[in-house]
Amino acid sequence: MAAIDKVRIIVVGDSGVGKSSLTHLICQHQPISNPSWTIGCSVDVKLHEYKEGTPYQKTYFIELWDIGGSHSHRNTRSVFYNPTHGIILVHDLTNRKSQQNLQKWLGEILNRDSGCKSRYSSFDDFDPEQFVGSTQIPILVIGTKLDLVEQVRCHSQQRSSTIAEECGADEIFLDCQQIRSLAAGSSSAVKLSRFFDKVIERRYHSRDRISPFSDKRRSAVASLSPKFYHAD
Ligand SMILES: Nc1nc2c(ncn2[C@@H]2O[C@H](COP(=O)(O)OP(=O)(O)OP(=O)(O)O)[C@@H](O)[C@H]2O)c(=O)[nH]1
Ligand SMILES: [Mg+2]
Repeated sequence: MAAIDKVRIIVVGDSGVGKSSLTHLICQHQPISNPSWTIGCSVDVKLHEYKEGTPYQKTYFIELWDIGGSHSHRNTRSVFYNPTHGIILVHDLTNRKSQQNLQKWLGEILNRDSGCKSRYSSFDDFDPEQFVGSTQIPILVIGTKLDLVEQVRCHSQQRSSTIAEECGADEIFLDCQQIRSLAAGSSSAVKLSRFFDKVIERRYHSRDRISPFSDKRRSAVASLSPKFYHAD
C-alpha cells in the first residue's frame, strides 16, 4: 500500500484559550473533559479526504501540533515550528487580549529559525499581511468558548479589523465542549475542511509549492537542533 502523505499544521495561541480542547475535538470527534496544561507540544493526527467527492479525492494525514501557550516556553518552542504547512490561530472569545496576542504568535513563527534572539524586540508593530505575503502559509483563525459569550456575532461584526481580515483567513467561532460544533455539513466543519484542502494544495499540488525553508535555513536549523528537526 502506498504511504499516505502528510501535512503539519501548528495550533498556537495563549495558554488556556482551548487549543488542546479544539485539537481533541477535531481529531477524536469528542470533547475532552479536563485537559491539562500542555508542556512543550502534543501531536494529534487525523485522516482527511482532500477534495472529497471529486475525481481528485485523496487521503492525507493531518498532523496537528498543539503547542503549549505558556509564556515561559516562548524561547524554546520554536523547535516545533519547522516545517509548518498551515497555522491555526486560536483565541478565547471571552478574552480580547488573547485575540490581540495572535499577532505576536505570528511574529514568533516568522522568527522561528532565529531562536530566542528575535529579529523584532517587540511584535506590536508586526504586520500580519507581511507574514502572509512572505510565507504563503495558509492560516485559519478560531475563536473558542462561544458558549460563554452572548451576541458574539454582533460583537465581532462591529470590529473594524480582526487578524483574520488582515490575513485574509477564514474564521470559526465554536464551543470546544460540544461535538455538534463541528458536525458534518455545518459551516464550521466545511470551513475547517476547506482549510485542510488549502494546506494540502499548497504543500503538494501548487506550482509554487510551500518550501517551509530555503535550503540555507534548512541546513542551519538542522545543524542547530538535529534532534528536533523533522524532514519530510
Ligand atoms: N466553556 C468552554 N470552555 C472551554 C472551551 N474550550 C476550552 N475550554 C476550557 O478552557 C480550559 C483551557 O483549555 P485547554 O484546551 O487546556 O487550553 P490550551 O490552549 O490547550 O492551554 P495550554 O495547554 O496551557 O496552552 C479548560 O478548562 C477547557 O475545558 C469552550 O469552547 N467553552
Ligand atoms: Mg494545551
